[in-house]
Amino acid sequence: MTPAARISAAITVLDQILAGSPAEQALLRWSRASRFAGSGDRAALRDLVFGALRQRDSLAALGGGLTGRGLMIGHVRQSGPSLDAIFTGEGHAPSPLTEAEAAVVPPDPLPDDLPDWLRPAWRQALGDQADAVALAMTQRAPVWLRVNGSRATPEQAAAVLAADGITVEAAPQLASALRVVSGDRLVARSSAYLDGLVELQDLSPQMACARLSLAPGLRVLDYCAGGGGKALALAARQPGMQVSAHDVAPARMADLPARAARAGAKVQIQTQPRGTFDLVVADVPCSGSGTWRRTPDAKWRLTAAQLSDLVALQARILDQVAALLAPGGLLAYMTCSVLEAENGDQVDAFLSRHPGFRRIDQQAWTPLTGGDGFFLAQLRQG
Ligand SMILES: C[S@@+](CC[C@H](N)C(=O)[O-])C[C@H]1O[C@@H](n2cnc3c(N)ncnc32)[C@H](O)[C@@H]1O
Repeated sequence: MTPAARISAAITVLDQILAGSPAEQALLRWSRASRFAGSGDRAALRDLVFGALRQRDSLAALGGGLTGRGLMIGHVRQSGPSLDAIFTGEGHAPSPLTEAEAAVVPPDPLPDDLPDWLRPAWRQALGDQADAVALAMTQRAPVWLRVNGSRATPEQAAAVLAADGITVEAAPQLASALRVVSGDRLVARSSAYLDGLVELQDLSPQMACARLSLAPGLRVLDYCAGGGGKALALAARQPGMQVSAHDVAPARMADLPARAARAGAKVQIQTQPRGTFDLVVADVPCSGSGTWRRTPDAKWRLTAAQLSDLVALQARILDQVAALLAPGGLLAYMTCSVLEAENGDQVDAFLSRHPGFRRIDQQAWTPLTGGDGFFLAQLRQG
């Protein structure tokens, strides 16, 4: 496909997303209907669509309207080449600009690409970093790997990745983390990944897991395990523990046994957690506001009502897990959100309902430190 044909395809897909279709579904529908497109075209289209959603409001302002066409005019105005080279109307290219489109005068400054209703909470949570974090959310997220220390050192993992065409660099923040510099689309097929030397995991949750004190024999429960990212990260750090995983929707843990086998880790699935635990990780469902670089359509779909439902669900989950802790046990509350309602305020409310717990550590990360927005509070019972 020519660059102009890719822009035409992005206009079609973006119009579907703006009409309410989830981004992944709209991209899949386009791929199925466009058998002529190669993997390079599909990847380029994905980049165009996700890039436009990250900067939805500023590109709409640059392009003269919140439509697929407006967003792509904004994108070409921002990044080039020239509008005349793309909007030619020839072949599969989009039609030439109208007089009104050509005469657009964008506002200065451009919009900050935050939903209006959320801006006050964003500013309250992030203070003088609010603008910088909003800007960071308009950029593509790096791909991070976690080196499985029981299989390889970071240097060994980097060498095996290099043989598969993937270049990585060490993270200054954490010895076991590698940032993918090139070849990110090859990771899931690489031998380093298939042999369990590395796992895909963002830097911030890796840093959160690294803050937890572990010891052989510890009974650990990952209560909202999903694909098991936290359970696997902890099992890799301290192989002598008894690690269990639970999720209210057990189907979400379907990949966990295969991931654990790849990593050589032992994780027991518990559909109904029994007994008590020394460490319970509650990586609760949240707005995902820390990960909007990866899921930019979620930024525009979230509503105030959904956020308050999530806050209520998080509080219920915290109350459930409080009962699963052994005396003196540790509750590690995690979200991939930057919003106070889901983070510090949620923990304050928990502590006022459960005076037997005390906060021993609290840490928040934003894209300004390299990974996604993420939050950890460690709450000790007794
Ligand atoms: C943020 S995701 C977890 C991601 C996962 N820990 C990982 O690292 O890949 C939240 C998970 O919580 C689960 N969940 C939602 N409500 C729950 C509840 N009441 N009890 C346990 N798990 C719940 C969801 O099914 C979802 O898989």
